[in-house]
Amino acid sequence: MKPDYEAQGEPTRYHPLTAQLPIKVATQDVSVRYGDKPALEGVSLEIPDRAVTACIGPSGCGKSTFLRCLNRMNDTIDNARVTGSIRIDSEEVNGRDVDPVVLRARVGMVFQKPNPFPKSIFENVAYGARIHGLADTKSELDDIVETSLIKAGLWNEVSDRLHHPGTSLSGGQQQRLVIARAIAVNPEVILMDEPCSALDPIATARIEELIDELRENYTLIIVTHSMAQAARVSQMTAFFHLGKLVEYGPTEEIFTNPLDQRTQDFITGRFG
Ligand SMILES: Nc1ncnc2c1ncn2[C@@H]1O[C@H](COP(=O)(O)OP(=O)(O)OP(=O)(O)O)[C@@H](O)[C@H]1O
Repeated sequence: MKPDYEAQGEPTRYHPLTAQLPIKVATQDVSVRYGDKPALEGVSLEIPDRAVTACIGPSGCGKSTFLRCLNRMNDTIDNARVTGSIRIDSEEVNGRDVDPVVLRARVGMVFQKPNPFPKSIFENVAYGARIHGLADTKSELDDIVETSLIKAGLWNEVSDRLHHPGTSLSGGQQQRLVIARAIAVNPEVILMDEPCSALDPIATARIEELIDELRENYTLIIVTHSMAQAARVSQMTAFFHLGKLVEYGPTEEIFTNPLDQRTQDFITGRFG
C-alpha cells in the first residue's frame, strides 16, 4: 500500500512502476531537525531490495541527512532529532530494543572520503567480524577476510600484502577496502554517501562496476552529486529539494519523463 503523501501537504510524485518491486526499506513521514532548523520534512518512500537507489538533489537538500536516518548515524549528532517511521523489512529502525551497533552492521555505510582504520588491510576487514563474533577460529576469520575482499573486487590486488597498512593503498583501493569491511559483517543494505567524489575517473569506474555487481546480493542506496553516475548505476532515483522528497521512481523515468517541474529543472541543469 502506498504511504499517504497527501497528508504531507505537497505530494511526492511517485511513478507507477515503483510499486512492482519487493521492498527492503520503507520510510513513512520521516523528518529531521538540527536544533530548530528543519533539514528533512515528511519523507515517505519505499526502497526496493537488491537494486541501487540513487538520492539526488541540490546541495543542502537533505540527501546525506536522509541516508544517515537509515542506520541511525544521526544519533551521533547531538542536536539532530528524527521523527517518523523507518522500517527495514518489518523492523522499526528507531525501536527501543534496536542496538545501533548491530543495526550498523546490517546497514553498512561508505563515506565520501575513504576511511580505513590505521591498521593492516587484513585487520580492517577482520575487525567487524571479530567484534560481532562471526568467526570462531583463525581459519574462519581468514575466510571472511578473503571472501569479503573478493566481493569488493580487491583480493587480486592485495592478497600478497594483507599485512601492509590499509592506508598504503590508492584512494580507489581504500574505498574498495572500506566496502570489504562493510561486507565482512553480512550487511543487507549498504549506504554510500558520494563514494566516488574523492576518486579519479578510473577508480570511479571501478567502484561503479562494483556497485553494479553488489546489487545482486545487497540493497544499495547511494547519494551522488553526479547525475551521470545516478543514471549509470541506479535503477531507482529519489529527487530531493529543500528537505522534501519531490519525486521518486525508476531512474529511466526520472531522467526521461520527470513528473515534477523541479525535477525537470534540476536534471536539465537549470539549478543545483
Ligand atoms: N550536523 C548538522 N548540524 C546542523 N545543520 C546541519 C548538520 N548537518 C546538516 N545540516 C543542515 O541540514 C541541511 C541538509 O544537509 P545535508 O548534508 O543532509 O544535505 P545534502 O543534500 O547531503 O548536501 P550536500 O549535497 O551539500 O552534501 C543543510 O541545510 C545543512 O546545512
